[in-house]
Amino acid sequence: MRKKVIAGNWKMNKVLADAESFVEATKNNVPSADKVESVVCAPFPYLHALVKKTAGTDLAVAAQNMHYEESGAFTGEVSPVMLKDLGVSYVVLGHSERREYFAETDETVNQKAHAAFNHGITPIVCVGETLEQRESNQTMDLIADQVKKALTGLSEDQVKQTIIAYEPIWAIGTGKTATSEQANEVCTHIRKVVAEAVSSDAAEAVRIQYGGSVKPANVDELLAQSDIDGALVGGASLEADSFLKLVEAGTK
Ligand SMILES: O=C[C@H](O)COP(=O)(O)O
Repeated sequence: MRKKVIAGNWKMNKVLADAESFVEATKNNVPSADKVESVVCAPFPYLHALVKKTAGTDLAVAAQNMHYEESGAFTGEVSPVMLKDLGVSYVVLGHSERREYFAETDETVNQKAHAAFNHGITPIVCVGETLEQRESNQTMDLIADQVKKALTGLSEDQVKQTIIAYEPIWAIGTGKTATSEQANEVCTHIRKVVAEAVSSDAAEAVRIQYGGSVKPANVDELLAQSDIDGALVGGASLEADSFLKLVEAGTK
């Protein structure tokens, strides 16, 4: 049985005081990390403070992006060495907003996945199709391509540790959740792609989250699906009460 991982992606929201009070309200109230991994994906400026505040608790901290180089002339970027130095444990890679607005590609996602593992950071690799792609029946081929490219060159053991987040772009921030059957169908497909590209053991171990308008009211049904091992949540992760309900759902 794969342990669920529930990650709240704050995106570009909150000022430091809000971020700190969220963490104060949740860090001692999330379930044990033995039962579910509870993660907040915070903006870069807050990572240092939040990692310090959550030390010794079951709440983990993630970055929302990083560069793949360790250091150098990359103005405005943050490296895996910096994240590791701060104690960040996860990093979101290839979120559709990064792909759409910041020219993230399957190739850079793959470079970043390697860089994350090289520095002991767990990657949460996002994949997903647009509404147009879904309506023209490209979803399965597109997702297979994104998954294979993101995982290229990783060892079987690294693939087992990777978290893949399936986020249909048409369901992000729109209030339109994929039905649990639609979400599971793609997550099952992702597992099959991993089995073919890597191994059946890797496919059995890899954790696949669903993301796109997840909220306390629909999380149970989504997490009850055979191939959904967690959720990557935007809007409904911004309030502590809602986040706590979501992580609690991950224990069932
Ligand atoms: O990273 C999270 C996703 O983009 C989902 O966002 P949402 O829950 O606001 O739809």
